[in-house]
Amino acid sequence: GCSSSGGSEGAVPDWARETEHYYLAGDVTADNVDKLGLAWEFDDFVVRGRTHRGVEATPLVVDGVMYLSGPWSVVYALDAKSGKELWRYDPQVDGTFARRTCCGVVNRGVAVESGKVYIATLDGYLAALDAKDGKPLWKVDTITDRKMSYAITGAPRVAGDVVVIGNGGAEMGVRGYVSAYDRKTGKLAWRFWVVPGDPANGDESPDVTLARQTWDPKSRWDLGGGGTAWDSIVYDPETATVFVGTGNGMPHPVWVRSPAGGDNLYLSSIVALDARTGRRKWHYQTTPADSWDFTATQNMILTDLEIDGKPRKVLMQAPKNGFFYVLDRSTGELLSAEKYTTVTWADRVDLKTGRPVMTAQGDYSKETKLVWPSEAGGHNWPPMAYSEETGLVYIPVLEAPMTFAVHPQPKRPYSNLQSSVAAFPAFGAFGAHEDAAQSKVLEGQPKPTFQGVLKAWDPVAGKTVWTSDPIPFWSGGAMATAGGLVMQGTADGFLDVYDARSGKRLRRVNIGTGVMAAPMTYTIDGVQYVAVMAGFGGALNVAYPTGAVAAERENYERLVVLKLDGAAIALPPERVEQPYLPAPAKFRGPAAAVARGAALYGQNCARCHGGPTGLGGYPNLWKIAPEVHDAFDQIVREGIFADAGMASFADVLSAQDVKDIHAYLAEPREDAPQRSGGRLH
Ligand SMILES: O=C(O)c1cc(C(=O)O)c2c(n1)C(=O)C(=O)c1cc(C(=O)O)[nH]c1-2
Ligand SMILES: [Ca+2]
Repeated sequence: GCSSSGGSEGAVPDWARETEHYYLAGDVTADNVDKLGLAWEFDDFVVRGRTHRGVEATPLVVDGVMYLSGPWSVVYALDAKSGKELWRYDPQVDGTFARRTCCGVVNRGVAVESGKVYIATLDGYLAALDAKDGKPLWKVDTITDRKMSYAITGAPRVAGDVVVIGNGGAEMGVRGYVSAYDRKTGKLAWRFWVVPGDPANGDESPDVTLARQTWDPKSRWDLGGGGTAWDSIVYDPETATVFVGTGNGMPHPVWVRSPAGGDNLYLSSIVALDARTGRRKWHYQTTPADSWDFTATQNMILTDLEIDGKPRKVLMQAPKNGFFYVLDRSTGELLSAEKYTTVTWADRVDLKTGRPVMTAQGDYSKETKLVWPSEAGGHNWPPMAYSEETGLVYIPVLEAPMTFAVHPQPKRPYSNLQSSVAAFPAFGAFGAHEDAAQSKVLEGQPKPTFQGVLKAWDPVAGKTVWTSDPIPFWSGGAMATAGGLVMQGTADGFLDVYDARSGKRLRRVNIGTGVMAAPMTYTIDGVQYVAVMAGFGGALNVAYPTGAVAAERENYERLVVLKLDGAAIALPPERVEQPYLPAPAKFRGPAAAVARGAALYGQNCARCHGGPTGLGGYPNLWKIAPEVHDAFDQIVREGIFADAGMASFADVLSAQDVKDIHAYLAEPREDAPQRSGGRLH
């Protein structure tokens, strides 16, 4: 077995090939999968009155105890046989950090090693807990500059004597890095900066100096450059190498970020680091000069493959940009790069140079373009899996293009959504970009879709072997088992079970809650259990689409554990529609104020709260109660709901601004919202 993979794990259990999301439990097979039923469920995730949020972690089971994390970086330890809670650790995350995330207050899991559980918190701390009782043994601040919008959603990774963690925030304006801490003491061992900083401050290492040669000296250093390692960090103990997947640039368009151009290393790259020193061994950049949020933070699988008759120790990744990469992980040599989904920004990857051959279609510097894949990627953070039995990789693929357009004047505080304005044509206009020229933009391009599929991919041949039927809207994390099965949760609330070889869908287990996280499986006392965390949200918390079960049933965090001959699974209650509540007339304003408020709402509020008819995980502001209207200014400028995730916006909104936003919300509407938004407890 190998070390450890994408996002959500960190220990090296003997029941799983960790980076592969391949599990050795094999009692559940095609012959008996129809008997899978409920073993137990745990749904007590809400801490201190905070609202329901997306769930993204893969649980870990060590010595009969299941360790997992939920929203707001809370850690839970449960008896893996009965589901009984043994302890929980609430790091009391600073609620204002919700504003610093692009995609919600999610957490992708813990690492477990030698009696310690490691958790990285949304507000930037790394803690080591005693696995017995959850008591913190040490806790360190990993953030170098708290004025920047850093936040952590990813899982830490144990790498020999250190534990490694990155951070997120490239959409908000940060400079990405990973830090390694001594496992026993929490002392900082090393730090690797993904992109150079302001040249006035000098370079931290020769690796930064090398990267600097690929940046315009007049880059937007004030905005941080991006390159955040927000998800996948894996470790190869054989060579003491840490592999880090790095994120997109900040601002998104390279011609704004680094006007004279250049590859902008180490953006959207796989970087191999010496676990003892943090120095770079090699790097491979998947998307030079990335302008599309094509992060390479997706999960990395370490395994052995036979290629051209030679055994190779490989690293495999399907980053957002739509190409599936196989690298020799000892040298960084590119072995293959083939399209695993529709790709229009590049024709192919030249194996000699390792570089993509770009198309005119990918260049949106002069005019709005439709580009495949979208900013959400051909594959996002939900882990792909590799079956040692079939030799196939199972990729949760997203099939959606996006129109990209440029906003000319980035300034702090800043969101990349202002520079490469997003519109998903097949989902409906999304955000501010509703272009009259949309039809022209779509002309001559593949017909837009907005769906997921599960693809079985032959990494040696570089080819798709089978593709599932379309899955509404999203594609959850995958797992492969020694029982010849592949399982994947869906946005419409099922755990789908496939025959790993043929792709035949054997079973849809109705969970009734949208699943994004990867399932896992383990055996205790001869019984195989299948565990999956359910709960829709993350980047999708802003708008639940038609077809997502979150639009039909109450969406809350659940851990559902199944076994053969288990019981029936109870579905969450159906959503109760709340009536449109016109705001008290005293908050209305003149037409000019309403228009101004609408623009300010679009810039500051819509990213979470969506539009008037929208339905998502955050409160719909057209449905707030009279007492919430009365407290509107205190909420927006004083931050009285900060603990629940609604930080103060006093730094960007004046009293008049808030009054105008309120006037916009108070306008009676013909298109009264049809459904309720997220609810407060
Ligand atoms: O560039 C970044 O720093 C960053 C961070 C994160 C994050 O921390 O969740 C996401 C992304 N980017 C991103 O591009 C993205 O598509 C995304 C989806 C999600 C999610 O949890 O659903 N997070 C993130
Ligand atoms: Ca990003």
